[in-house]
Amino acid sequence: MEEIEILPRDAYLHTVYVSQAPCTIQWWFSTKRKNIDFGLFQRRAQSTIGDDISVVGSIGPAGSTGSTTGTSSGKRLVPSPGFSWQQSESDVRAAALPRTPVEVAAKQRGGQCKLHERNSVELMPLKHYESSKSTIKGFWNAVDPGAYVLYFDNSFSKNTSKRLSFCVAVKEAKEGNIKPPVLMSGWLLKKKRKRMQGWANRWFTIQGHWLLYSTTEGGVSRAKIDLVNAVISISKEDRAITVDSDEGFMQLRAQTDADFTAWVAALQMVKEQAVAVPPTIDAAAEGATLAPGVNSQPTSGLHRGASPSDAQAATQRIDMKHVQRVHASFEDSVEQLQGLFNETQEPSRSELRDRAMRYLRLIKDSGGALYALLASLEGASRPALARKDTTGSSIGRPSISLVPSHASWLSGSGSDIFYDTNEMVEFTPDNDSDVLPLVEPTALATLECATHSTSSMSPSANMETPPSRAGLSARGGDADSMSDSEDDEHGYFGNHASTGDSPQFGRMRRDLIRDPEFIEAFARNHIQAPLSPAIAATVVPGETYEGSEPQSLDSLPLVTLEKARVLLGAYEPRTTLPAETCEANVSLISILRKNVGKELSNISMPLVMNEPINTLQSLCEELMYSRLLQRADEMGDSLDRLMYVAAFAISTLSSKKYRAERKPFNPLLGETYEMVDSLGGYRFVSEKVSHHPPVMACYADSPFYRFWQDSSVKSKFWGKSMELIQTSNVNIELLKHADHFTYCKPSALVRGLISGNRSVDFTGEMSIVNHATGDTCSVHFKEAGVFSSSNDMVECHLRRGGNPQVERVLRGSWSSHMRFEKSTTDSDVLWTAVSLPPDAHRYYGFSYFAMRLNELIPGTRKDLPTTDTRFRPDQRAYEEGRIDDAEQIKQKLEEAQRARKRERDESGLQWKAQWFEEREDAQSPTGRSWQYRGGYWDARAKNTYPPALELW
Ligand SMILES: CC(C)CCC[C@@H](C)[C@H]1CC[C@H]2[C@@H]3CC=C4C[C@@H](O)CC[C@]4(C)[C@H]3CC[C@]12C
Repeated sequence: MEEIEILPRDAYLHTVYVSQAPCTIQWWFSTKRKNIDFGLFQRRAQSTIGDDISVVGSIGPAGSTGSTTGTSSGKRLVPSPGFSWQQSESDVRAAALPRTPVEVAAKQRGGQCKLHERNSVELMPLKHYESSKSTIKGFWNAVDPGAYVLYFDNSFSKNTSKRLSFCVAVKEAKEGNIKPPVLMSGWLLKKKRKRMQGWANRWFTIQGHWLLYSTTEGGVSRAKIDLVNAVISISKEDRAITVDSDEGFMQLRAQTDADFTAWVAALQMVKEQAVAVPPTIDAAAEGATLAPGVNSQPTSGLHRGASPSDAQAATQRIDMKHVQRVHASFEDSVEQLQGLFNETQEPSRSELRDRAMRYLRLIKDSGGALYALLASLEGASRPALARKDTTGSSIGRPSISLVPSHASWLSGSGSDIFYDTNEMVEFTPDNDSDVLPLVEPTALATLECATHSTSSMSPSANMETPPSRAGLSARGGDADSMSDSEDDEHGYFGNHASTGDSPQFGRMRRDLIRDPEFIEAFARNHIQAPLSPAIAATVVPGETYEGSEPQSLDSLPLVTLEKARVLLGAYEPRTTLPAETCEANVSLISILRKNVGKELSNISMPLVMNEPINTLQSLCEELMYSRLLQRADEMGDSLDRLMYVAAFAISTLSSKKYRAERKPFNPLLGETYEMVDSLGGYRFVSEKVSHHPPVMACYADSPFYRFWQDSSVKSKFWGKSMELIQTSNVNIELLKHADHFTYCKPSALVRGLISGNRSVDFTGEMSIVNHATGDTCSVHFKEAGVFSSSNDMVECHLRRGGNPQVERVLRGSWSSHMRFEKSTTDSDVLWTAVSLPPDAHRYYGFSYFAMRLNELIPGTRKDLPTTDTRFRPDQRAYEEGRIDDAEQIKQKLEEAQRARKRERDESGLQWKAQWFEEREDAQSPTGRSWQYRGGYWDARAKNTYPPALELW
């Protein structure tokens, strides 16, 4: 890595001489404090250093978003094992080009400075990059040999010099010319990722260390997987081969036993060769330079709220002493082994000895690389810890997991950490302006809820004075919003519910959405608007239910809601957790490796892998955007209702975005959880109804809808990823129209279990059906490509009644927003995710909503049954940061649970759930589902809970 100071009005040119083409030139750069322009040029003639120079391309205005010159491929390139550094390549010479007086003089001709050189060709025009915020990464596939100039331009700056750090690498484009030999090819069945779509026959080829497939023999490859880094699991009984790699996840099946054996043998061979021929990379030396977090700063990018490098650096603390000790003892043992092998003098064994030595060297190198990586991370984490996060949306990835090989950590660090020069257009904030104008996309969260609530808000409510005008444009700094509200004569909350969607209301709504202060206040529940106008109108006044007690309170959600509203009044829910995220210095590798192919629930995980809520509560978290259901119920057209239900179904997944690090607590059998959300206008109850397999059932109702599901999830570890497959339906009933919707939540693929960049991806198809009208909506989750992340893209196709024609299309992303595209120019935002609290990374990535889930509000203690999760002592201790206590209590509780099970087994008793029962259900994929038996809310109102087990 080089560091260079570029003076104001100056530029720095770095020339890379390519003698053997084709090849790929790769670069990474960042600047301290201010940003810089960057472009790529090629010198055609064999110009020598300091050659004559004349005008070519011009500098784009700062911040311009013009697309980059088309590269032969616009994809990101993850350093692969074949990757080699220019310094270690003999046939490629790269040298820093000293600035000649001619060039400097040229630069100094004021702001309109140009690259002067007759024989230069502009490959990538100069463009402004936010290089001080993150490391910019890019590449160019060079087809001709020659001199390539990386042009770092600071000539637009009048006073500020820039400190540039950069590195350049040249990678031979091996696959382009010499094709590695085909080891094996043939037909295999490949499981389609779309749910229940079965298996497709595909033509597979193993070429070198790559696995490729196509739909026809010799056809265009659909995917290319590097087998060296892939984890392959096999199952002989069903001839299944699972390939889990950084590039993709595939489940394959051979049609005959002979095929199966042949494929397994071929795969094994590739694996073995990969070990024998180590990847050509000087990882130990370069590791520190490339390691994430060394140069990168927190990103402020809208899409990429969290730069993993930053997040990691900010939250991980590596005990270097411990690392040193481990490394020393590791080296010690390797040396002893080497000595042992050296003593083997037998000539017949010499070949074996050589091989063993090669392996040992390889092991030692990886140890060194790992050590270098840890050291560099440690170095990077120190300053980062002190840095205050102001981006508001960046979320920590709290744990670090060690990674097993060069290859893994290289791809881990190469994939997500950097902004990409070649993909810059996608990430430039300006580009988002048409989608979500001023605030972070997530901040628009409660668009509907927020504005609904304000419409019913009395002028005397909490927020007496409207937020200042200045506040409106504070974050975005967009003049437009100012002028927009200029002619708003009605004052901030001048229009009440009755105005509905009048233009003024629309404007106010827009302004509110744009006002970060408003959004934050809303998210924190500082805005007092307990019930929507619709609820407010039908609310049962306090006396009614106290005076003449209705027969069954269970069927009257409003009563419970109103009671809670009165009881809690101005209670302010907490906005942080009692303790910050605990450290999790556990390496998952050892746990996971032993459990490939097993159920998640059967694997015992260290407590620190948990987040301080349990699965019963995370089911309730799915109701975070329940307003969408209320909205759906208000709609007259059935397709509108379906549309909002679809948006709701997708919104339930959004909270998983930054929560891939930890899993929820597993509740005890018989444990229950309730939530009376007077703000959201629903009540919710859930219970753990079966332990093996683990099943949680839940039921929520409101004056507008009913919502129930049982969460039975099958999970599998595949070595690098974990797959979670939902086996039951979610049910939603909209009361006004007697609609009944069902859908099955999509499968989740948790990737990066080992490399530490854990993420959740939803895959396949989800189909939402309204059984009352026959309307359907198919939701398609776009899978991430080989080089790109999918941006969590989702597309919905809505069809009316048995009509095969797609009538509506919704687009968006499951982690941030959904839109209904009415036409090419007009679209409605249906839902946007809330922006997370600014310190969310310190609190498990929780939203304000999630933080409330386990809050035990003193006044409600007596209303809760003893089985309520809020009383579970180990989870409470964990939440408060008393990890050791939590661990001890958890052991005790689980032992007691086992004892109860033994007792039941001995006396031949069956476990019976308290509030739910399993019934026949024609719509459920299994034919049965868990449904609410009723009675919980009655018992709660009268405080007559039936005697329950003492769980703790
Ligand atoms: C190895 C561990 C610690 C990694 C962290 C696991 C996290 C990311 C896992 C654990 C349990 C998982 C959830 C279990 C079940 C479902 C239902 C499914 O239809 C949608 C995904 C969803 C909601 C999963 C999302 C991811 C999840 C929250």
